[in-house]
Amino acid sequence: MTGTTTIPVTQTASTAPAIPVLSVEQVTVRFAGLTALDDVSFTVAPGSIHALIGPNGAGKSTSFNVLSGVYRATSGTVRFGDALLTGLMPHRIAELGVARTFQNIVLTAGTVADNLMLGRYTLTRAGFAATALRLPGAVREQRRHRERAREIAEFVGLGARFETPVGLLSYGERKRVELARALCMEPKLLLLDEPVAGMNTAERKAMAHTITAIRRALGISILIVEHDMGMIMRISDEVTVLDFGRRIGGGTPQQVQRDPAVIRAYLGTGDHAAPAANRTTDGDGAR
Ligand SMILES: Nc1ncnc2c1ncn2[C@@H]1O[C@H](COP(=O)(O)OP(=O)(O)OP(=O)(O)O)[C@@H](O)[C@H]1O
Repeated sequence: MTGTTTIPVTQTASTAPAIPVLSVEQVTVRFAGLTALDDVSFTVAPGSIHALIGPNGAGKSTSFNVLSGVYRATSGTVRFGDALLTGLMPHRIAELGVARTFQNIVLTAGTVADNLMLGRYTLTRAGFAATALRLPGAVREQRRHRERAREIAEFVGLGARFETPVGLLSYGERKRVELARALCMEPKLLLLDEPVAGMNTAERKAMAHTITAIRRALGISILIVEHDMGMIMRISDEVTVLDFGRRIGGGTPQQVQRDPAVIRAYLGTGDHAAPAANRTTDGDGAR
């Protein structure tokens, strides 16, 4: 991570688009005989960092898959401001300003720049033919997108790696490329799927710093699924807790850590301490 703390935004705060509320309303998802999500509701306030936590199999990934259009809800709705997301294809949801990172990185080809330019695709106006023929308008547009991609790379600490093939990057750096690719879509809502999974303590700390810096610089909403309880409790404004597909609790990090239902879900009994700030359900905590 570089010392940079703001992404030089191309829009000023006064012209930046308003960030809509995300409302998940009574969403149920069933797979043959199994209810992965059962009547789940929660809202993500504009500009907040909201965590979705729960033990393995609780329904966190299923929630992300519904929000990003990969799965269809059996019933219930997801709204992003006035837009109804349920039933939309993933690319339409992305166009509405919802970008997602993936838990398992699949980046292997191209340079960092190439991968970030993929993130600019939904924002590109010039058609395929104009770009392929290198018409002046298309060339100018590509140059603008590349400059913005470079700014974002610098913000996430990859400025020096912009022209490097992703295959040569460390695991932690590739996780950052994945984050930067999502940021290149200029999202209003960023869905982060286990952004520190597999990272060492230093990398986790740096990533937590980057996530809070993104919110500060862009004012966007961030919904994060992560097993690292230490990080979640430190950076989240609000936490929603799932267990066996149901919403069993929610509130500020302090509230959920004291909630007996949440303690039971994590520890199997209500008589123990709350999910400690350095506890994870998978992997180590970052302190
Ligand atoms: N495509 C699918 N087909 C059938 N069952 C599924 C499918 N996707 C998820 N499930 C089931 O739904 C339940 C919730 O899974 P999900 O992956 O959402 O949990 P999770 O909270 O993300 O767990 P983890 O922390 O282990 O990633 C699990 O029982 C899982 O096996």
